[in-house]
Parts: sequence; structure tokens; C-alpha cells
Amino acid sequence: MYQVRTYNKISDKGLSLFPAGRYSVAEDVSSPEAILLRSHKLHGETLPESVIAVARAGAGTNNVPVDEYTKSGVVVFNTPGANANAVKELVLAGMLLSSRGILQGRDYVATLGDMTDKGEMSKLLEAEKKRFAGSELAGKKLGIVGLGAIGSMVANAALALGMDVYGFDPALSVEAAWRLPSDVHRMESLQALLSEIDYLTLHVPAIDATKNMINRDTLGFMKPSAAIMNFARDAIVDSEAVVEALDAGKLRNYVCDFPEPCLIGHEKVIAVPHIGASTAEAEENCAVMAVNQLRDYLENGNIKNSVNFPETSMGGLVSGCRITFTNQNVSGVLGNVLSVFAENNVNVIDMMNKSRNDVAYNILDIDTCPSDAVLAALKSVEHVISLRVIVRD
Ligand SMILES: NC(=O)c1ccc[n+]([C@@H]2O[C@H](COP(=O)([O-])OP(=O)(O)OC[C@H]3O[C@@H](n4cnc5c(N)ncnc54)[C@H](O)[C@@H]3O)[C@@H](O)[C@H]2O)c1
Ligand SMILES: O=C(O)CC[C@@H](O)C(=O)O
Repeated sequence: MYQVRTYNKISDKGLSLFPAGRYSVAEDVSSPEAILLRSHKLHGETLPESVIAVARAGAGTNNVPVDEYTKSGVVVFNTPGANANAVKELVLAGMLLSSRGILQGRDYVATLGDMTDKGEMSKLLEAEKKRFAGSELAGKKLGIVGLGAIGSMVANAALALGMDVYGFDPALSVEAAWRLPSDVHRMESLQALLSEIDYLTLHVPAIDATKNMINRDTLGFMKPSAAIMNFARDAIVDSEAVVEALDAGKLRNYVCDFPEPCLIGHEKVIAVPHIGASTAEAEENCAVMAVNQLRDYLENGNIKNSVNFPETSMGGLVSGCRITFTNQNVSGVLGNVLSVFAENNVNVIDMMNKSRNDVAYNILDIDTCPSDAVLAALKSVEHVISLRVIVRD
């Protein structure tokens, strides 16, 4: 029986994919092999020694100490693209809220509760509506920083709305480049993009390279009439600098999914409580993808959509026994492991060896499961970090 510890509200559509007889899935399982979570922060928490995998039902993994887990052979998964449409739609809503007097108009209308005469009300509204006039998105310039799953969807939608789209992504993958409409103007620097655009939307991960990417200096490149959408992470924007720019009339609006104390109540800030991915569809997509990936890893040793381990798949285990092991990515380890098999007359039927940065991951199918003594010898090969035996039941 596999044990999976959950944090946060995970969609039932995903959880129901764990077969009841083979998985115990709950917040309080005692010796979990896996953790399934959304935004719960694992930094500073002691990971049970039994854990071999962590699945983030979502894109960002900055709530998981990935580097630390990699060293102990724990595979971290995410669900790329599974909630991208939900975020895209909220970015569009953010730009519309920023460009039109929707919230201000709604607040004003709510003050008219004492009026009883429909005609009087109509006259008053027609007289007052000029205070809530806005501008259109069509024809405006949108800058997108980060052109991955979300950024490319925002680009397509913005082009369909008649916006002129500028993109900056120095780490763009080939796959993401193929998804990108050719109408997007490719910018060579953040500064060049910021000085060009009317709206900025951020879709980069929270990593060292993106920390406070929007700060006093970079805000200085932007037009005073520009507005920023931050549906990525709080760490990417220096909020205090944003408030200074808003107060000084050097920035029009800040729309964000990550409220902080300095932003609360500011008339030029529209802040919502991290609801970018909070749609039934996105929650289901993420949970289904995360559970399928976890199951394939636990039951077959296959790795798909990991942020720290290489993509490695040998399909389902049909018969016999499968050994998987993780090692430091140095020369000679696989050879030494195979020598142990050879010395003990264990026949390897099929195998795969992949590496990523400092780790290598291996799947080996063999005739029959090795004895405990052979397994102990395999585990003691220098630079082997962890080893697992999977048997078809
Ligand atoms: N508000 C929410 O609920 C919500 C939901 C999903 C994702 N997110 C956040 O949005 C981020 C992006 O999500 P995604 O699904 O598009 O991820 P993604 O991995 O598909 O795309 C990220 C893109 O950022 C680019 N990038 C990395 N460093 C960069 C840099 N220094 N400058 C410019 N571009 C850079 C990458 O090359 C990649 O193309 C996630 O990491 C997460 O933090 C928030
Ligand atoms: O789970 C959520 O609600 C947020 C997910 C989002 O921050 C992500 O990085 O995918």
C-alpha cells in the first residue's frame, strides 16, 4: 500500500485516480512515499525519510526546497501548463479592470442605495459617468516577460484583442518558441521592453534571476501611464518600490495576485488573494496531471515533468523486477552497478540512464529480483544516492 500525504485542497477528480485498495491518501498518513500539494511551503519542515517524491499540483515550485531534495534523491514534479488558461483569463480581467472604471463605477453605484426615483437615478448616473471613463486595450502595447505556458497564451489572447505584443524571455525553450505567435516582437532586454509598453505582465518563475526584477531602477524605464499585472509571484516585484512609483505618478496601476501589507487600501492597486489558478478546470487539470505523474513514478519508476530529475520512461513494468536508482552524476557509477549484477549472475533485460545537472537516474529491468545481499551491494556502490525495487503485483 502506497501512502500519499496531501496539503491544501486537491481536486477530487485527481484524488479519485488513486486506486483505493493500493493507496492511502490523507493529510495525516504516517510514513508517506509521496507528498501532493499546492502552495503549502515545505521550506523549514522536516521531510519524512520515507518520502521519495513530491508533486506540486501547479506550475511554481518555489514552495519546495528543490535543491535540498535533489541531494537526497527526492523527485519533485509540477504540472506545466495545466493552469495556464486560468491565469491567462485573470490577466485579461486585470488589464480590463485597470483600463476601465469598472471597480470605481461599481463602488460609486453602491453608494446610491438611498435613491428611490429611477428617473432621478438615471439622470445622476449619466451626469457622473464621465468620472469612470477609461481607455481601450486595442492598439495598446503589451509587454510579456516570460513566454512559457502562460505568457504564450496571454500573447495569443492579447493579439486577438488588437494589442501590439512585445516579449522578453532569454531562457525560452524551443518548444515554447514554437507555441509563440510570430506577431510577438522579440525584445533583447528587459529595459528595451519596459520603455516601449503600456501594460506589463509577468510570467516568470520565482528564482534568483527574477527576484525583484521589477524594482526602483527598472520601474524608472516605464511610462508613467503604464500598468503592471503580476500574476507570477510576490518575489518578482519590489512592492515598496511600486507603491513609491504609484504615489509619485510614475506608474498608473498595479494589479496583483499577491497582496502585501504595503499594497492594501492603495487606490491604484487591485489585489486579489492568489486566485490565478483557482478555477474548477485548472484545479482538476493540475490534480489529474500530478496524480498520474506520481502514480507512474511510484508504480513504474518513470519520471515525467520533474523540475529536478531527467525525463525517464521505460513504460509499464510487464513482468519480472525493475530496479531504479539515483546517483551523483559522476563517471563510472553505472559501470560499477552493472558489475555487481554481472558478478551475481543477474541478467539485465533493458535499461535506461539519464542525467540532469548533478543527478543521474537509471531504470533497469531484470529477470528476477536480486537477493537482499545483492541489493545491499548495489546500494553501497559509491555515489549511489537511493535505490528502489519495483515488482509487478
Ligand atoms: N497566480 C497563480 O496562481 C499562478 C498560476 C500558475 C503559475 N504562476 C506563476 O507563473 C509562473 C510561470 O508559469 P508558466 O506556467 O508560464 O511557467 P513556464 O515554465 O511555462 O514559463 C516560464 C517562462 O519564464 C521564462 N523565464 C525564466 N527566467 C526568465 C527571466 N529571467 N526573464 C524572462 N523570462 C524568464 C522561461 O524561459 C519560461 O519560458 C510560475 O513559475 C508561477 O510562479 C502563478
Ligand atoms: O494552487 C494554486 O492555487 C496556485 C498555483 C500557482 O501558484 C502555480 O504556481 O501554479
